[in-house]
Amino acid sequence: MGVGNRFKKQGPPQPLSEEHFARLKRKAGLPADPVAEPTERKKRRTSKPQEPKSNGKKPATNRANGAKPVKAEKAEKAAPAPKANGRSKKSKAPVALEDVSDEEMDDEFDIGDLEDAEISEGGAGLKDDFLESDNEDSVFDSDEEGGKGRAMFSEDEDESDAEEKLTAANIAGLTRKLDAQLAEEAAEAEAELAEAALQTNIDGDKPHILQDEDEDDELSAKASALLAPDLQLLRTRITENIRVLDDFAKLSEDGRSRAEYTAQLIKDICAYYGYSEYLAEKLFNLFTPREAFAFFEANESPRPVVIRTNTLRTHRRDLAQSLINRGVTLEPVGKWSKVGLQVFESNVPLGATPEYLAGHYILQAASSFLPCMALDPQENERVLDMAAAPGGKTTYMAAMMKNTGFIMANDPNKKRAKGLIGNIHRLGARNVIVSNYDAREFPKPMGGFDRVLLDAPCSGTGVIAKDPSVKTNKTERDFMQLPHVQKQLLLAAIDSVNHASKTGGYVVYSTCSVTIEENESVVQYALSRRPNVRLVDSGLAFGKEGFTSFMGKNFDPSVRLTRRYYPHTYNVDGFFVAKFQNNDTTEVVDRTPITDDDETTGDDFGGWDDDEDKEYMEKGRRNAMRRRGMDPNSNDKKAKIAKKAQSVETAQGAENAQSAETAQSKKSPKGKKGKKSAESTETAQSTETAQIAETTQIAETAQSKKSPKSKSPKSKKPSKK
Ligand SMILES: C[S@@+](CC[C@H](N)C(=O)[O-])C[C@H]1O[C@@H](n2cnc3c(N)ncnc32)[C@H](O)[C@@H]1O
Repeated sequence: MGVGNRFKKQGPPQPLSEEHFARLKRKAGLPADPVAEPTERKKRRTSKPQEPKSNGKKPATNRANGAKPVKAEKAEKAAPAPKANGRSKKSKAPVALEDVSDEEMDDEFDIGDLEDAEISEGGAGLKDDFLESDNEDSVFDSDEEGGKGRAMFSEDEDESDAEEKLTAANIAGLTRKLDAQLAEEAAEAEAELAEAALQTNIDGDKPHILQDEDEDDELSAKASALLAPDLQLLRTRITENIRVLDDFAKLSEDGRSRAEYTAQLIKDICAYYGYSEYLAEKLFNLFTPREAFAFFEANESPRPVVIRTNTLRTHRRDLAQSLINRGVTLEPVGKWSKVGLQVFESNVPLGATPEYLAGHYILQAASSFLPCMALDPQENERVLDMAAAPGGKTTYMAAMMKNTGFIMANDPNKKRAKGLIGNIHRLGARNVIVSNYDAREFPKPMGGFDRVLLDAPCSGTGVIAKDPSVKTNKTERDFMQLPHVQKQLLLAAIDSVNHASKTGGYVVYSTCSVTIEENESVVQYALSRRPNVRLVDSGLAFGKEGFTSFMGKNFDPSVRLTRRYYPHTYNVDGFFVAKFQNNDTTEVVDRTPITDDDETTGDDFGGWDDDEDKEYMEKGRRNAMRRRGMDPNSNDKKAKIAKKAQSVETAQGAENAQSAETAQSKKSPKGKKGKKSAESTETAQSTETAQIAETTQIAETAQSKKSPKSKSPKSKKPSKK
């Protein structure tokens, strides 16, 4: 079936086999043809579920699983050549996207300019290096708990007879799907055979890819005459070129360099897939030539349609049952998510079902789940979603937090913010406040969050299948401007998190782009500018490691903790996720020695000015409070009340003290102090003092007698006794 994506799940990537459907049919009490089960599959089913393979390795194909349907396997043996089937795949959308409501399409699929850069997420089947389970797992979550025969919807649900009911209800749709799959595979096998036949003409020889100067090149001639290139010829040259680059020493022609072959390949990719040369080269450089080809191919076919169950309103099992009843063919997205459902076929518009209108689900690509899962917001926390519209992630986090705590969902684009508000209402998220700032202003409007999500505006190079305009409309300028904004936003995100949070202190940065400039470089910048944060494991079950070096540029080794997702490896949108923790628990202490003013002879800074210093300290205190999300004025009010109370006390104290003093001074005009005078003061207070001290004038006079120099108002201070 080549690099086909249609039936890959967004999780364990096994395609559905005939045997699988036969089993479902038997369960549903329908007649089923016996199907020879591949031996490897039998083995796998009895073996323990494997751990996810380490990321970074080239993921195994579905064939490696042994789960490939028999017919396709035969075809593959006959045609080992190029797997991809090019543009023919465009027609393979499992669900007609016209079914999706305009609003939802807007929400999830729009990629605009800098301000509008919509990073909608989509996703599909994950390859074998993620969660290995056999086909049964694609229907039943026989997962973590290890219970055999558990219902396919395992999330905190009762698991009674859900399996039977759902498989029976879904059987017709699944059978149709199988028929379509088989027909498709037959066609693909034929195409591959034809392609292989083409190749055998040159097999064994050194393929002639690069034209000599005096040679006529049909493709170049057509290109210069602005005629449509012969796509079949172009494709053959691409696959041959990749073959040469794979085994350059053996297959390259004499006197030709690798760079020449690569340049020709990029040129052909541009012509075949319609990319600007600038972008094609940028994307090509991320991979080996063969993998780059798979990436460009995958961008030609849509990712599977996925809906996310809104657990604030329903359970996944109940939602699935309702939609199946309406003629929707679906399956749980995979073991890695308890809320996703992959839709294969639908007789109804998914953006207009009663369940949709009641907020039981949202159309949300699988990759869009990942940043929320990485951030992992907890109940009762304070969370900031810095670039939130249209709210796919905000509402997911609200559900994860069970509508407790609070989420500040921010987006500066007012039009998009309306969509955000609409989704918040429809999905019943009650712990969300919407704001409208340029997020670079944070933490000024508010700070001190337990967790911050920055799903940054980006170029959208991961979602080309959704928005092919990216192929030509992104320029060098975009790849300078966008990273600049992304860096500013990430620093703002880090500064908005409360490092002392008892439960959190995390920031997740994500984009739906695969370029280094927008991902690893941004992360590296943040690490160098904010030494108080470090990268931590995202906790995501799958994904390739981030680059620690790229084209001569080295990044911090911890950047490998970031995760990359590609359409050709996991059948999800291209995506990037990085998780930071602000682990700065130590106060910043300025250890510069402070010397006495008098001793600093050359006091270039003019010594201390207590009043001025006070002003700065007050400013600092207010800023610190703001950063923690507290109202600096609240303390002012308290302070004022306390000050007032204190001054009242002080005044009273002063009055008493002065009266006492006055009395004393009358008794002992020389102002001698001592035990005796203290006693006499007490006595005096009760009698004469009360009358004498009634006028400040008298008190002052008395005091001036005692200390003639202190005639200033300060002399009203209580005298130290
Ligand atoms: C990838 S989209 C966000 C998608 C959203 N997180 C979701 O899951 O539905 C990026 C968002 O960034 C917003 N944006 C652009 N510039 C921004 C800025 N300076 N501050 C905050 N948000 C910005 C855009 O309006 C856009 O809605």
